[in-house]
Amino acid sequence: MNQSKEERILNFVLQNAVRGDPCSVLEAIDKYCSQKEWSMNVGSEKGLILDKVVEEVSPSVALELGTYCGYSGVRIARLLKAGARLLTVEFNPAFAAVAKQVFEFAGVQDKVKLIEGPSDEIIPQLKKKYEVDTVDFVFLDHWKDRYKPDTILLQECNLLRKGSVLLADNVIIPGAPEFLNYVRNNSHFQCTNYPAHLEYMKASDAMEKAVFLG
Ligand SMILES: Cc1ccc(Cc2cc(O)c(O)c(C(=O)NC/C=C/[C@H]3O[C@@H](n4cnc5c(N)ncnc54)[C@H](O)[C@@H]3O)c2)cc1
Ligand SMILES: [Mg+2]
Repeated sequence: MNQSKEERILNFVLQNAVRGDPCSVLEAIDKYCSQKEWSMNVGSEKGLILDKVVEEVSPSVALELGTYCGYSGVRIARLLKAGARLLTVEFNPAFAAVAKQVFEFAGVQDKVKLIEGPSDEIIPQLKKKYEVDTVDFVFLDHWKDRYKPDTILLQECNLLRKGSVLLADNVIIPGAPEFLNYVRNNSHFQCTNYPAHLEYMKASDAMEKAVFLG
């Protein structure tokens, strides 16, 4: 049975990165996906925007929707202060298995809780089952038509507090028009757009930051 693209990415990391060195893992994935096989990791250009926002927020509890191979999870976890944690949600078991190994190789597994399941099922469980009070930072990078419903669900579950920061990938390509409309025309959110490019490509993309005002 031949390997999946995600398994090829994992093998490239295992053979080319340095165990326990998160930056080398990010470099290996970016190298493989820019030179061998394109893949939907946030990438290094938008990754720097992600880094900046995570450092600004310095979250105690971060949430990621759409783990995929774990690239952005490593990006976020490597910047977390002592005692802070990242909860990352992935419903594809094959992708979750790859991400788990990527987190372990990068040495960030103690800061990351990978939760397998669909976001609409997991979000309502965060308070009781995962002992979350509120989330300080949310990275949205899953199916783009889930950005808006999950943002509403986070509010309904009282998981956002005054100052909670949402950062959404791909608001141009593939695009998340309903989400953009929702947060930009909602007095409870203060929005900022960060123009960039689609990972490993020349096409324009952007990230949107939406700060919850309570
Ligand atoms: C036309 C076209 C195609 C692709 C691109 C390029 C491009 C560039 C990008 O940066 C992209 O993020 C994407 C993109 O489609 N991302 C979707 C990412 C999903 C991951 O999240 C998982 N997941 C999806 N919904 C859920 C959910 N509810 N609960 C839990 N996990 C979920 C999936 O299992 C995947 O692990 C695409 C540009 C244009
Ligand atoms: Mg993306």
